[in-house]
Amino acid sequence: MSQIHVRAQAGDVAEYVLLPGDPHRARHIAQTYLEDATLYAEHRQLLGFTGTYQGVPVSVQTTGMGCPSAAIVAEELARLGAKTLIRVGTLGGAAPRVRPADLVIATAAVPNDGTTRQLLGGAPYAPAASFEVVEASVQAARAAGVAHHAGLVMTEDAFYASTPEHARLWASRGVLGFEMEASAIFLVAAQHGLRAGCLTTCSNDIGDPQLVPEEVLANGVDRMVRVALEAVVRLHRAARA
Ligand SMILES: O=P(O)(O)O[C@H]1O[C@H](CO)[C@@H](O)[C@H]1O
Ligand SMILES: O=c1cc[nH]c(=O)[nH]1
Repeated sequence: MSQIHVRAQAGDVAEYVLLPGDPHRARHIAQTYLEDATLYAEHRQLLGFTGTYQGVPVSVQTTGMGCPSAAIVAEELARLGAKTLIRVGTLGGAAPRVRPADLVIATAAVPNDGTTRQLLGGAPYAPAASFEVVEASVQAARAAGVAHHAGLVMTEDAFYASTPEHARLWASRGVLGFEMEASAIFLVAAQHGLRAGCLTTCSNDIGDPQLVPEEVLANGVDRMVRVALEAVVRLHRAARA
């Protein structure tokens, strides 16, 4: 049955879904990396494509920006039969060691957002990536020789509320960077018994409106996407072994 926002039918969405926030990134991934990619939905700029990567069926589905939109998309993907959700996003660096265009593999997300608060009724909870997805992502990055950081990120609602002072405070608590969707994706996936992960590329320092130069960021995003797709292949093979 078609969903209200992700206007796809049962069977349109693969078990493995990459989740960029940006619809242009979704189209780029589908056109550059997937074979026989077809567009299954484009309602509200939530572009969704399904194709194959090294023979493995993979979808790429836009989440839009922020947890409210990401939670809707994750919920509807679960209803459409998705089993593993992997965000492929950008993040603002908080820890000084996270440099422009670096790959950050999230192990968990501090939920500084209203969506998970509402979903949890205020109960304390630690939205976390699935161990297998983190493991496969780290292994894929190592195999490809892609330098990476693996650790905590923070998910927030108010992009322009964060300052370099917040970045320093949260970095002192182990947070590598801030983004806007991971906590909701981790929680909604857990509520449905799905696996989830989150890979991000550092697009700027928190509080700095200057983005990494376009070409440098595009290369970082492509590195991240290749790692995410190789992680999918590893997860697929492990499921069949
Ligand atoms: O590049 P994406 O995946 O959209 O991710 C980041 O970029 C947006 C903010 O500029 C937020 O969605 C944030 O999470
Ligand atoms: O949420 C985000 C994403 C990228 N850059 C930021 O500063 N914040």
